[in-house]
Amino acid sequence: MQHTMLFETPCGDNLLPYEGTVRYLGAVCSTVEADQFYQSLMDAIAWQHDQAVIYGKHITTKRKVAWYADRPFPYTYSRTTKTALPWTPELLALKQLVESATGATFNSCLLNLYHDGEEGMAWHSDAEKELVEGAVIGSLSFGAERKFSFKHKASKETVSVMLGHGSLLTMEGLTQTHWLHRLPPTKKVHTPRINLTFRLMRTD
Ligand SMILES: O=C(O)CCC(=O)C(=O)O
Ligand SMILES: [Fe+2]
Repeated sequence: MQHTMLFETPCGDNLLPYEGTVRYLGAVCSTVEADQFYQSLMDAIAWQHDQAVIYGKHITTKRKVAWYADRPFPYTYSRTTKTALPWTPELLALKQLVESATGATFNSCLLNLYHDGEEGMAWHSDAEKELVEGAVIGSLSFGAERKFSFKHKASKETVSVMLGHGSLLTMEGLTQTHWLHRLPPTKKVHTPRINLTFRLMRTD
């Protein structure tokens, strides 16, 4: 049976000038709902300091992370391996929200908690071998508004966007191949931000 696809196609314009697609869809829930999601994620997620190996050194980041998925997938990045926890009802609700807003499907979610503007994330691509190449990544933000930046690997051209409370951004297609992204640290923000990136892991 055919049905009309309402809200199922990303409507934000592509922010990238070439070799990738990034869409900022803005708020996908009301401020009141966003406040509730922020508080319950803060309270109920199994937040842990991230362990990483950078230039051969073991470090513990101030930023906290958590990793949830359909199955206990192992996931390696920054040369450390984590095992996914099972979805909480709230994460499943957010996954469905992002799926209906994007028309994509996801089987995992990486969460980041930045306590204030001094915490950020350095330039990188989400191009781990466990991820389905080119699949949509849906990035939900709650709490403090923060700047998010892209830099083309060859031309070094940069593009930035502000990510608001309850907002959704997508990265698709060639974005991870040709562009880096980062969350720059800032002295202007003194409150926390929670980010959820919904992803599609390879299951083969
Ligand atoms: O905090 C963000 O908005 C981005 C996080 C990110 O790039 C990642 O988890 O790979
Ligand atoms: Fe990323």
